[in-house]
Amino acid sequence: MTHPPAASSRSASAAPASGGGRPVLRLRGIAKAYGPTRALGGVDLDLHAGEILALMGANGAGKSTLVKILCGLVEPDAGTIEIDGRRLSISTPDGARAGGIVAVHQSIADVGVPNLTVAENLALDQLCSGRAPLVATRAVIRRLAGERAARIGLAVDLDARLADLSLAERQLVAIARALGDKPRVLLLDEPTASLSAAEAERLFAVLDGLRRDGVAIVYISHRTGDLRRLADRALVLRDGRVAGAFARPVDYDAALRLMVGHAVLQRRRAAPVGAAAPVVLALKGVRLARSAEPFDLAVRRGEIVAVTGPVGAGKSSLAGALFGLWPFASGEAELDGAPWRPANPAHAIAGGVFLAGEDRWRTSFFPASVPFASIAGTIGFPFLKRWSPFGLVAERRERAAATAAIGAFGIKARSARDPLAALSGGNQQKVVLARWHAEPCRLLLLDEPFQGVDIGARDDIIAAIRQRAGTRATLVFVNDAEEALEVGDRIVAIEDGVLRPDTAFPAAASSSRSAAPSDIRS
Ligand SMILES: Nc1ncnc2c1ncn2[C@@H]1O[C@H](COP(=O)(O)OP(=O)(O)OP(=O)(O)O)[C@@H](O)[C@H]1O
Repeated sequence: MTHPPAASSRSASAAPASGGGRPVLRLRGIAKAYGPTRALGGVDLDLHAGEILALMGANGAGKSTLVKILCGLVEPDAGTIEIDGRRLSISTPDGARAGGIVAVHQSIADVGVPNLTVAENLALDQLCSGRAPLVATRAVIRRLAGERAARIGLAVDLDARLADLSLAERQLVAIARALGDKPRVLLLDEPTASLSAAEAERLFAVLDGLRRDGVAIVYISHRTGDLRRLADRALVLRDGRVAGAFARPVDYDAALRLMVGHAVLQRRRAAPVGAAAPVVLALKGVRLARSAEPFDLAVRRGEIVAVTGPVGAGKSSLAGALFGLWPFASGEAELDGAPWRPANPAHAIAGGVFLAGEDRWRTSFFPASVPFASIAGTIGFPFLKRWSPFGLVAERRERAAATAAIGAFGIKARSARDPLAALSGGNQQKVVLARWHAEPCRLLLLDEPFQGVDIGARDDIIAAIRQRAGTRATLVFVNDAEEALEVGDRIVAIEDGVLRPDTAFPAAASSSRSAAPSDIRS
């Protein structure tokens, strides 16, 4: 494959522009293969105190594997790791932490202890390392947890069970827990994937502070806006190898071109849906919580409405109610003019309403307890009855649907039988979305569909959503305003459980990731 011309700031190594001094972290020749898949093919990297390195790469390029090696979750096949010039052999997360390396992982589903409280999770590392007072009373745990929570302004009930928090809240808890260790090297893998702009900005302020304190940070994100705001330089991985290094000021257009292999196109949106199109979904006097104000909403056939607002505003609550996970506190939904009160997700699916949930491990990869669930099995699971009334033909249909999805969504996998656990995070997310592409529906609900998908893949996903949009109504729930602008024909704000119809406006006729709020026509 040929690469685009190199940017002037690109060099063959990852040496920092500022040069000077011994790196805090030095990697040489890090390699890792999973069976026949080469995840990393010999990566070199130098990281200095007080700098933030953007680690970029398309889905499956090897970024998470590198992070997992550095924090002791995966053992490399070859290569050396040095901290402050000393060779480090990392075989466990405790070993990494002792060497001053901590990470916040992209897949946080299994991070933390779900049945413990937020406070207990936050204090866990100190309690286990013997750095806490001998008798850990509730008050001691709350104090230790309170210190960690305060560092990032975490506004979560410390007595809540971790399992009861939303994905975004658990992401914030994971970040607060990692930062509590005052690391030398901090690795962040998609830390803002489910955060709103305000929460992300709070995190960035904390990272600015850590940079001033000399912490070396590796930051992985598919949100280029985050990288522009934070990173001092960038390293692009491609197929497990360093494809280029960019010094400050980073030329992100060139870095993205190098990453996805072609220019990132400006997106063109479809013509607005006219008032003649029939209303598919009508919400009338709906309350998401008893104390909230009621609101109305109408979504027409062919329309893609992006619902955006901060974490906890009620987006997942609205999506779940329409999918039969729980009822509205009050009010009515109508689908194609008839009352819509699904008793459970199976009824919703049978009635032509599909949801891709925010937390893929909890809501989409079921049965999540099947560790080797394949791409085909995951895509076919909701349609088992429809596809195989006598239990015979499902496997063939599943495989055909999964093979089509692998092509349409560019899922990086060897076959439809690959287990989900062998896919990179972004590719797992594409499977979640591909599932709901396999059958026609009346109402499609997508909750944070772009988590962890690279910028090239996001184009493909938006194209796939648009391709079928004309036959159904679509609601996309996103924290990120730029993503709302990219995907929505119309944007509706949600705040404190209330959709604000008076703030509903058509999205701009065309937009790119750099679209500013002033681009929105009201
Ligand atoms: N446990 C595993 N078993 C088999 N293959 C794996 C496993 N984990 C990762 N891989 C493969 O290794 C390659 C690199 O994956 P990795 O998760 O490091 O990519 P990534 O750059 O972090 O992608 P993303 O942006 O989607 O998170 C991919 O081809 C992936 O399918």
